[in-house]
Amino acid sequence: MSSFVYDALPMRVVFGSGSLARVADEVERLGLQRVLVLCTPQQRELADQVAELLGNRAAGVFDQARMHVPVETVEAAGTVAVDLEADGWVAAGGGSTIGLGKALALRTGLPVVAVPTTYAGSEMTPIWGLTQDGRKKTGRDRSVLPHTVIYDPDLTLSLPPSVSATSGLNALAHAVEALYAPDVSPVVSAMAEQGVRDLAAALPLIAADPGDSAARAACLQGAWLCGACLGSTTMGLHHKLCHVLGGMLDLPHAETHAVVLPHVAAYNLPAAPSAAAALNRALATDDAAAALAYLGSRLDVPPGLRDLGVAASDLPRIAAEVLAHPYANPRPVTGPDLETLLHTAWKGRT
Ligand SMILES: NC(=O)C1=CN([C@@H]2O[C@H](COP(=O)(O)OP(=O)(O)OC[C@H]3O[C@@H](n4cnc5c(N)ncnc54)[C@H](O)[C@@H]3O)[C@@H](O)[C@H]2O)C=CC1
Ligand SMILES: O=C(O)/C=C\C(=O)CC(=O)O
Repeated sequence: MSSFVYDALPMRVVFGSGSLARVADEVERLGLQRVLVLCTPQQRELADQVAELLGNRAAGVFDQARMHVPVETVEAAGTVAVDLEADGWVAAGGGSTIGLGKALALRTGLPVVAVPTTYAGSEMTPIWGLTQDGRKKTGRDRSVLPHTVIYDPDLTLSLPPSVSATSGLNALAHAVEALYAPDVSPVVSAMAEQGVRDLAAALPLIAADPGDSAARAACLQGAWLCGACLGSTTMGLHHKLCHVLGGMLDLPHAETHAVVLPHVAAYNLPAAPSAAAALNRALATDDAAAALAYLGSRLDVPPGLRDLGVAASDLPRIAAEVLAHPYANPRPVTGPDLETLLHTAWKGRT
């Protein structure tokens, strides 16, 4: 590649076991006096720990973050923040909680400190999502990019093996699509290849022993790299399919990515030789799509879309919506091709 554009995203990263202890210093560094700590109901204990570490810089905890960022949740959190005179957000959790922080940043311009506890990678992207009246909108805006990200692998030790697996494959999908994106660059390719290598090696170790600290650190580092790839490139067919499946059928985000990824890879990689070569190196294979499918089976991810509750009769309207608003893709997507791909993903591995 002789000419390219790489738009670097400004980001401070604090990485390492025990780094959560630095949250107060990081908030102080940004000049914030009263931050609202965000979490899901399931991660209240973590949020309380963060608030305790923040001491008088914590305005309070809002514990109602939900997947796909419903607009009502953003409004409720915004009201609490105004009442408490909050001047920033600490989002402690997975993509749902960080997504709430980003939606609040978009509305208020107040900065986010992200403390990721899954491998979704949202903390590395300027992509926001918001769901209103059953429709999810997404967009890109630099104002939602967290100012600081604290990656503490200790916080991922509690992530169940099944969620670790699907979340890790969600991260891998960012790297796969970045490698054949129209705006890929050598910097992104290097990050993507290393991210895939880290995650593919460490995810099976976590499946065998969720308490493996070294594997947890490797996965979080891989997720960081893959998230950064997503943040710097245009998404393709895989992300489009997952957005439509998630939005129209309310499917779980990470599981949908995990099921669909090998099928889109098998479709796209023959048309994207340098992406295929990078993935083959990272996965130590000569057939990256098959290696991704095998990784999913080793990690016990659900075999097919039908296992996520999709009916065969749903597939035509999914295909129609994907074709109506296509994303950039290395291989042209025709109706019959898409129907075959969706049907294969629906049936899944047998
Ligand atoms: N804007 C972006 O760039 C991106 C956004 N996303 C968005 O993120 C959302 C999905 O995020 P995910 O991280 O997949 O799921 P999530 O944030 O919904 O977490 C799944 C569940 O696991 C729990 N959990 C999280 N970390 C845990 C831990 N360490 N231990 C125990 N439980 C834990 C959560 O409380 C939640 O109940 C979707 O809405 C998706 O659209 C995902 C990737 C990129
Ligand atoms: O699909 C993904 O993993 C990446 C981006 C999003 O999920 C954007 C969003 O809907 O928040």
